[in-house]
Amino acid sequence: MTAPPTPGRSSASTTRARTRRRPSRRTGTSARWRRARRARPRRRPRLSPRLRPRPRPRRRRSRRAKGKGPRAKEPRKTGEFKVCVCGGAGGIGQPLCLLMAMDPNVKELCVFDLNVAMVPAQGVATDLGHLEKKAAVKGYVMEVGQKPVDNLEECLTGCHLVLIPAGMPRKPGQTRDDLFKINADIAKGIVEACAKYCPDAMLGMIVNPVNSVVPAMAELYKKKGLDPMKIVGITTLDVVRANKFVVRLPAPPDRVNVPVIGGHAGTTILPLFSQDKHAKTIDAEKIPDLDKHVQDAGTDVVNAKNGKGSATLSMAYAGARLGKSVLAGLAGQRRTECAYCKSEITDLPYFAQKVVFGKEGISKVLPLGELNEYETKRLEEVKVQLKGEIESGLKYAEENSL
Ligand SMILES: NC(=O)c1ccc[n+]([C@@H]2O[C@H](COP(=O)([O-])OP(=O)(O)OC[C@H]3O[C@@H](n4cnc5c(N)ncnc54)[C@H](O)[C@@H]3O)[C@@H](O)[C@H]2O)c1
Ligand SMILES: O=C(O)C[C@H](O)C(=O)O
Repeated sequence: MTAPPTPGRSSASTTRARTRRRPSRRTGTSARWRRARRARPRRRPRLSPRLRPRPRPRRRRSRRAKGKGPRAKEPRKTGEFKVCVCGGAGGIGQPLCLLMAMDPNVKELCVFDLNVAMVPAQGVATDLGHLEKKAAVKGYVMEVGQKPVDNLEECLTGCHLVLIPAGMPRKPGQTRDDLFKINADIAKGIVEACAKYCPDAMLGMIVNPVNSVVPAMAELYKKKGLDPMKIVGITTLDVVRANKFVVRLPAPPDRVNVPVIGGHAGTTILPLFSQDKHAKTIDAEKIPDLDKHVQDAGTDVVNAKNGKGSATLSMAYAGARLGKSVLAGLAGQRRTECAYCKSEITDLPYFAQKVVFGKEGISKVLPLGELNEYETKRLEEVKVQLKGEIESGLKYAEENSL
């Protein structure tokens, strides 16, 4: 007789013996057999080849993990740009300076304002200078009545981007157009200094009325032999608002990107809801109200602030979005935004359109894309109002020079 299997011993023959010699119910199981059974390695049931688990594929190490490929190089280099915010101690200026000082592409930030600003520009600069960010922040103050061109050499020289919220905000009952004369003169003083000290910088005009101030300043630049495409009107707040207002859809706000074209006042603001994959699912009958909501949003803030100014915080957010896109472009990472500038995509010479920011500023103007029936009709309305507002700007440029 073969000896009962000994726990721990595992030759092929004993294993075979173990499986064969299971005592029958009748004879009962011996304690030794039970012990041996517990100790023996469990056999896996034989599976048909079809059901057998496939060997796990070896996980490929990415080029990055292997230390190869473009992404394995050092982290992307950030820009070393100089930025100035003119009107930097104002309602928009202060939060805009904060957001720009946090941009890793900013090496130097200049805060420029008048001596009558609600806070001295040096105070804003000292405050922001304590952020644990790379930007060095400096303040520049000018007395009311002085000329920026006589005072801003150090502030503007070497600037890559100048953001201009300097100017009067409107009060309830006023239109943006009502601000034209006073704000165009303020803008002209600053643009003249930019033409002299940083003619290659991109200029982002926030000051209202954007629809007229931008054509006026760009044509003055052209008259001076400079590139009018360096001057862009910041209409990003309209895009931000359109995105926010469609957010009731099941999509996070930063996944919505509604292009807004035309201009930045009343009916000239044309959101293209049909061009966003979430917004285009909205019922057609809801679009006119949504469109009007975006058009009137600035006035809603003016009324809600009840004579104490217009949008400042959301504008700073929007201005910084545009400003950061310009800097990203200059650093070689192209960004597409809507902006109001010289244009050839409609019969109007200035238009808020989709532009690509690259190493030289605006590197490309993109086509309008497909417009649905409602948007096509609205575009005609846009053109009527915008044409007149552009003409005011062109007239200003004819009557003035830098
Ligand atoms: N483009 C947009 O979407 C948009 C949105 C909101 C507001 N705005 C416009 O932005 C402008 C500023 O609005 P705000 O709420 O910041 O006004 P604000 O009065 O709070 O600030 C304006 C600042 O500009 C300064 N300033 C005036 N003249 C100057 C000059 N010659 N040089 C330097 N600084 C000068 C003032 O001292 C003040 O600090 C307004 O014209 C407003 O209509 C535009
Ligand atoms: O409405 C204004 O006067 C400010 C700005 O243009 C806005 O749209 O909020």
